[in-house]
Amino acid sequence: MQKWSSTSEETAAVEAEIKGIEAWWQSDRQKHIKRPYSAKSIAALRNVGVKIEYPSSVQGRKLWKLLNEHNKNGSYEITFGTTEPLIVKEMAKHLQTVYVSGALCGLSQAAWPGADHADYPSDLVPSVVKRIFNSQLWHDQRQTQMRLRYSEADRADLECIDYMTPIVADCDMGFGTLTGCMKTVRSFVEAGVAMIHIDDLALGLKKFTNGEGRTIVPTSEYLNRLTTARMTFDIMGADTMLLCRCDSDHAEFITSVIDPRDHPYVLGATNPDVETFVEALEAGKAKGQDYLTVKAEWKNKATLTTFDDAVNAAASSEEQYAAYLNEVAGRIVSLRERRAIAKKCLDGKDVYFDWEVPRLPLGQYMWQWSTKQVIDRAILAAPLGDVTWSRQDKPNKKDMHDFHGEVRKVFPDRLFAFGYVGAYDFVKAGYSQEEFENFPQDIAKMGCVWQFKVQPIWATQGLSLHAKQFAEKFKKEGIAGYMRDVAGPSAAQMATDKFGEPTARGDYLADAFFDVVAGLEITDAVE
Ligand SMILES: C[C@](O)(C(=O)O)[C@H](CC(=O)O)C(=O)O
Repeated sequence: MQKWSSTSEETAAVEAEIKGIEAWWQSDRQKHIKRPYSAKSIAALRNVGVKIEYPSSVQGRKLWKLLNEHNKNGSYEITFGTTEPLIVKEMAKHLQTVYVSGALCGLSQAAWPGADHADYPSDLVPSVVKRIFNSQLWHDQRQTQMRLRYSEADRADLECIDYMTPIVADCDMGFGTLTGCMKTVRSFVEAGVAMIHIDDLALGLKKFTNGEGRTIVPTSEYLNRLTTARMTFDIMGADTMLLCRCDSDHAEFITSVIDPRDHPYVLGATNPDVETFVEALEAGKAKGQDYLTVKAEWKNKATLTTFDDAVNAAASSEEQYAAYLNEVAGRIVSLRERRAIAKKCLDGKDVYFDWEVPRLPLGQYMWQWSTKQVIDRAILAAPLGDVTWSRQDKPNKKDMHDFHGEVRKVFPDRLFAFGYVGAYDFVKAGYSQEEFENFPQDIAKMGCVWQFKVQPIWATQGLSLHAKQFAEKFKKEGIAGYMRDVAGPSAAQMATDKFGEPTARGDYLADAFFDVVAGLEITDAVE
């Protein structure tokens, strides 16, 4: 059977598809996004003539509206992570979103648990999203059924919860290859997610355990990941939101120096007599020294700096360095070109700088993070996504202010996320108790409209504490203690239907299915 009756019918269908995409990209939800490709290219990647509306689009638009309202009002949404649908149901009574964390999925949902290395199968987090989303649908459905057993007047006194809280989920580094990233993003959309975050961390090198900063990928690779996610949404016609997470804050390594935009921040040895870092590690190991000590000593010996700082040190006057800076300012200048400019400004002197010598056993280059670099990356990424987040290991007033302020100079209405990660100690970081308490409201004014709690993870700390306390008590007091302290208070706060049945179990939904099949009317039968 032929799909099209003629090629002209096919051409007309493709043209209509292109027009549809162009009109969609002008909608309020889409118009801030800048794509490096045309609607025509996307049409050519679509199932032309097969229109699927994904629930993820509905949830994406809902979240977009919610966050923009917060942005207008200077208010915010704050939430936390869980992988458990029954907890999401309770959260819906007070919170407007829910987070599905990769770290938590890796710890509690993977076949083999582990720390947060984003090393679990790529469909793990989407599968948790799917389970939560399905359960949201089910609770919404059973609530509809229960409510429609009452008259309109009686419904006014009944609990009526919006269970369809948009789900924000962790897409880590997009799971590697371009096609791998496309498949993962597609699984999230199919699962019903409202927003995913994608970061600039290096695949396979995510570690928080070794006392070092993280490894990031070149700017170009980060932008490719985000473009891949955007392209996948566009192919699917999905309004799913994209959160551009940037991990450059306090990063210590970068996988490659292929992108000249990164060159000003790569560290090189300026001591020509130093051995390579790998050689130093081997020698240190033979002497029984630990890795971090060897690294600190070697960095000192190598006099590691950025190329610009090496030029500054080699210049014989402030004027020479100023002339160099003047030539490299405000544009992308590769190391090769920087060397030539430096030589010219320093009267023919070569600046010794070697970024190969510091490379790690796994090949990474050493990296000098700075707020400016994080800002530069976030600004480049912003047009591909809907929300921006710079993941910070520690809260820092100046960085918070500079980062959000500078990004907003370029994108005045930018929406930001803020993750409470890394066991933040606000008081140690210089916040007064009052500033700490007002922190969520204060950063909302900078545009941080979606805030979420990750480390320490409530799902491990809070639930563990509760489970431990309950286990101890249950052993001591058994079912009598359970009835008194759990069943009793729980039943007292649980909504019930007019027959005294707890509404959340949804037995009436099952009954309703049977009744409808049996030809009974289920909306007014109990009036
Ligand atoms: C937000 C995060 O991606 C997560 O998986 O929850 C983690 C949290 C953490 O391990 O601190 C991250 O920040 O990478």
